[in-house]
Amino acid sequence: QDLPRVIILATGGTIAGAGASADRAGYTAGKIPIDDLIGTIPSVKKIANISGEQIASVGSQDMTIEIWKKLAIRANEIFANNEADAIVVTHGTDTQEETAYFLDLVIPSDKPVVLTGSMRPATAISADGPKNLYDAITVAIHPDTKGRGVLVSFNEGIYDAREVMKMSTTKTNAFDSPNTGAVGQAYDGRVEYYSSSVREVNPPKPIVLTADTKLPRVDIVYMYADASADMIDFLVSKKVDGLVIAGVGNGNFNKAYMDAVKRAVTAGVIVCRASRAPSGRVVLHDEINDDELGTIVSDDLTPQKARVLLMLALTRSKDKKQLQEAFFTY
Ligand SMILES: NC(=O)C[C@H](N)C(=O)O
Repeated sequence: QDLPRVIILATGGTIAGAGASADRAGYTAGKIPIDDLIGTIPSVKKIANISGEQIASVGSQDMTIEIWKKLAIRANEIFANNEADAIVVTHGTDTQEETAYFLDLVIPSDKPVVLTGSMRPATAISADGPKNLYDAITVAIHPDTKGRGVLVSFNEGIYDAREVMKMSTTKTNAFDSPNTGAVGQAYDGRVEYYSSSVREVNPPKPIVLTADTKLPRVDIVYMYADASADMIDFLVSKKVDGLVIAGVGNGNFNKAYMDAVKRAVTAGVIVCRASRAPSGRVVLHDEINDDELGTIVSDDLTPQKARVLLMLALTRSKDKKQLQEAFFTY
């Protein structure tokens, strides 16, 4: 009776995937309801009081801002009403890092929120979902997990939401944090931490999210050798609020992009330089003079996470100094 209370918010993904064959061929993500997934790990009843809620049933390539809002609002409600001691989110792996970072930025509670998923569908040989789900629950109820912000628990690794990235398209050790490595390990029902998040996990959050919050439109443009800047001009014509450039190296781009970025900035679009390189930071005023160009930098956030932060920060301010500060804070 005194067991910790965990609510699982399920969104679909391969962990809930089903197919006709024993491998991945032709499976569909998000088919199996959360109560059935909980049924695959009966021994979890000895360590926690578990209940599941189906928030969505999608492959995470179809994750939407609306589902993010639904998840976050329900998580904040659960903690505000003291309905649970911790939350586990089951989620596809393709965009898991974006959802994890989004939740990290909008859930002010210091209670644990742990995401997990799987690489093999539930119907495959050696499906990794049940073990990942069990581990995520052990992470969520561990006393040392409190105050660490949102985490991803996967293949026995524990990763900070801000740092984690999907590194493999098909392998079961799909996640890592290229800049920092894992913060801990879950194994044999045990949880050990090696380190903490590099950023303060609970600074005042960039925004207070409500059902009415409308997130501005921010898109990502990829840079490559001899790229034309048509995509940038097209997106500016679509009246985007922000653009993240997945630049080369230290957030660099060619002359065509440089001219198009100038046009975008003149049109009032906030342009953030990030990098397609998986690790390292994009620093101000290196080969590109951000003051002259009117750009900001992502620091060490990947383009997909820089987009999440820019969307949230833009709801609060359009001031470039403040937006840049957000990238150095969160
Ligand atoms: N392994 C997975 O979960 C991949 C799947 N496409 C998803 O993200 O939902």
